[in-house]
Amino acid sequence: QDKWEIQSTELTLMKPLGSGQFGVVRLGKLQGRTLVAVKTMREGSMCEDDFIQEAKTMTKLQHPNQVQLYGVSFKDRPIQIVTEYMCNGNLSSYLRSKGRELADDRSPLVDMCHQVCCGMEYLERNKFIHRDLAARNCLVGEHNIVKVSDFGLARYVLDDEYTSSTGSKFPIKWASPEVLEFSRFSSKSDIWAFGILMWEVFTLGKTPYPNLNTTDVVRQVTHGKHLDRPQRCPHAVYRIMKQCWEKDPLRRPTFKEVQVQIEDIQEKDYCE
Ligand SMILES: Cn1cc(-c2ccnc(-n3ncc4cc(C(C)(C)C)cc(F)c4c3=O)c2CO)cc(Nc2ccncn2)c1=O
Repeated sequence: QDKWEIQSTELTLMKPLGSGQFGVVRLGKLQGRTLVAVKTMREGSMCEDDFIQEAKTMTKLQHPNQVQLYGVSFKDRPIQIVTEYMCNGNLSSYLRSKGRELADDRSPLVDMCHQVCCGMEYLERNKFIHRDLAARNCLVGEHNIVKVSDFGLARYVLDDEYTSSTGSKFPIKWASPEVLEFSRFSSKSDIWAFGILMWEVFTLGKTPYPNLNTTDVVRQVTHGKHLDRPQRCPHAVYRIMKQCWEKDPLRRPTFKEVQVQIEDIQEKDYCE
């Protein structure tokens, strides 16, 4: 039996961590030792067979800024997805609750963006598309460690409200023009979403395009109107966001290029 296949008998379930797209996620223990997060799939929420095929490849994606997929228990239903545990929950809630402490010296905010960028550069290098990058889909561990989570799972969601670009759960505010118009996902639509994530970080977890409804957001985005610079965001950082929001996907930077630009800002220990 491959390492990535986990027997349900190896899992001890503990407190719930919240409910995600596929059902309840709990804190758990693997072989009575390693703290893990366990997603117990809600019936009919996921295209399970397709996911199980892909899971083996996904366990091979390993990076310090990726939430590690340890394996899947699928011999008995419901299937359970077992991942690394991140003690401080999702980045969006973390920014809203702890953002004040981070905002005094802006370097923690730049550092969080850098960590997500490194995790995404690794995915880009492996030709893997996230499809739903946003602060809510990143997780925070100890010492402001940030990791990208649930990458690629969007392909297995069965809820049309989420998968259809006109559905009520579709992440419109993180979608690039070509995703809105043609559902064309790529690393170039991931870098667009990364620009939105940077805006979330520098607004300490605000929702993008505040008080705009879906139609207005689609109109703005397709007409090339961008989010304004957040007040605590340095101009050098805002210039990176605007590169990610180029209408033409080919004119957007790679995650590698953005990673280098962020590192340049960190080295110069930018001062406005
Ligand atoms: C690994 N992990 C997962 C979670 C956790 C809990 C509930 N829902 C989720 N989510 N959140 C989002 C999510 C999104 C998707 C898309 C396909 C991309 C739409 C698919 C999912 F399956 C999930 C999921 O399961 C997560 C994220 O997978 C929380 C953790 N930690 C804490 C710590 C303290 N308080 C709360 N959570 C943790 O360490």
